[in-house]
Amino acid sequence: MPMGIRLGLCQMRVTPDKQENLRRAESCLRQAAAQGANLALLPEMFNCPYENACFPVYGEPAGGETWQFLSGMARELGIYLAGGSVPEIEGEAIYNTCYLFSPQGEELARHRKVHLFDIDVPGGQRFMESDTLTAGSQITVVDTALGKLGLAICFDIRFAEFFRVMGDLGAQLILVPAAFNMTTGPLHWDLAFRMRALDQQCFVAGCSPARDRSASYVAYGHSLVCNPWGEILTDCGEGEAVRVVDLDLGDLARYRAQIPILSGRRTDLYRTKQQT
Ligand SMILES: NC(=O)CCC(=O)C(=O)O
Repeated sequence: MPMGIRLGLCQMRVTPDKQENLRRAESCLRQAAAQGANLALLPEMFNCPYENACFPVYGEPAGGETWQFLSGMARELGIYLAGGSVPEIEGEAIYNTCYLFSPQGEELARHRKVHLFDIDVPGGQRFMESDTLTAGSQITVVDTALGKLGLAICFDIRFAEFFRVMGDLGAQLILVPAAFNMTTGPLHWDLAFRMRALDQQCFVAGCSPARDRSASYVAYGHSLVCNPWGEILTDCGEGEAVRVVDLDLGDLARYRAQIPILSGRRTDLYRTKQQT
């Protein structure tokens, strides 16, 4: 029987100073742990401004300073830690990577953003992650003492089939470090998270940097947790915030019994590739 989850969302401000970002992350993680969190989530690119020019400069290999920091925080606080995402350097490639650590500080999983954020909205947001980043090629669902956790990063949220496969692999809570922007955030952020939770009848949590209007890329904020009914359990608003939320994985069976979305699928007519 998995233990209950108390998830801490750390909506921190990300600055141009990497050391300052690590200090801010540490302060948020300590606050979450002091409120009883046994799992914490940091934002996308929490140690680095969200800019293509910064990814190669702030990037580190796995095992580098930020990896050590995350592992050490998980171990010291005795929590599971989804360490937002960071630019991970491997050989010539840079990935947008989320590490998941156990309460003993071991790396349990490493999700490299699968769908790179390349959008060009006239008069709105333009960003081409593929100018500097390489896409990951794995789907990440990991069994823990808390339950089965899936990992996705920001733009990954838009791909329903990707979440379907994580659902098929048994994900009960999907953790999404993210940084939507001021063009798409107001329209699509809540909608995308609520829909992915409803599609899979599981919990989905997103953690964004706090909004900083002076940044070159202005993150939308509004870190949130959605339940299998598609409801938003908490919304962190725009500013810096640390929120803890209790999640009952028993809700999955309850909601799945009430509305048989998963069991009612007509897989004789349509199927996702990795369906079991
Ligand atoms: N960092 C990202 O992947 C941003 C995704 C986003 O803003 C979107 O609209 O999708």
